[in-house]
Amino acid sequence: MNSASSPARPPERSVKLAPSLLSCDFSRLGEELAVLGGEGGADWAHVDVMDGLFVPNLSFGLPILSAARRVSPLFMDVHLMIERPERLLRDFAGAGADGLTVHVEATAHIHRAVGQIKELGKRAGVTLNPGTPLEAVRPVLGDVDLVLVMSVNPGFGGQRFIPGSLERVRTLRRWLDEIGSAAELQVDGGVTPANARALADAGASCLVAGSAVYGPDGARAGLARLRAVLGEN
Ligand SMILES: O=C(CO)[C@H](O)[C@H](O)COP(=O)(O)O
Ligand SMILES: [Co+2]
Repeated sequence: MNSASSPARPPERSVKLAPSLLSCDFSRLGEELAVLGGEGGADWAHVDVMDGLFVPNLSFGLPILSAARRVSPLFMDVHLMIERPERLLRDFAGAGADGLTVHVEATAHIHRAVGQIKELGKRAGVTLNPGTPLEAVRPVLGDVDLVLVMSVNPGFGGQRFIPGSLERVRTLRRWLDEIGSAAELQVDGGVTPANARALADAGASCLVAGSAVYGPDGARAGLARLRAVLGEN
């Protein structure tokens, strides 16, 4: 079992990178996905779905996910920032999601939502806002394939990382290790080369990054900068 003071994961274990398509050029979605799927590309594509209710912003939904699925074999990691996600899990699974992550604040029945995702044959993820106590996800830690620590208040790309998130990653790493869970521990929001190494050392196994990947020199360069600090060039 890892303690908070020792490195939470063996250094040789690689960290997945999941660029958030929210920051890509939607007019060139196919090309953007080809870059992510090519050499020096991404492990997963992170798909941010916002409903204008759970979060104060709208992004995109089923047609964009279907289009991405048609042109890319990448793992589609769908982050549902929507109220009562149970209503739409089947539709997102049908549109090509490989993993579906739901917010614990968005449903009164998190066990049921996680069970439904698994029944659909998809990887089930649970996430929580920065202001939600970690205890809210503890009852389902043994049931999920992924736990996502939101390190910004969800709804927008390009926000600053909330520093207290690092300790939340450490705690969740410890809890997952204590129950022998191999679930992915993902972090989303304000991830940059300045904090990626610390997040990996805290026990994160998958980093989502939007604005840090889609800089002026393109996604491949952004991914290379993150891999460099992770020692995985
Ligand atoms: O879920 C999200 C926002 O709610 C996005 O995945 C996240 O903001 C990524 O963008 P950035 O790396 O620029 O913060
Ligand atoms: Co996201």
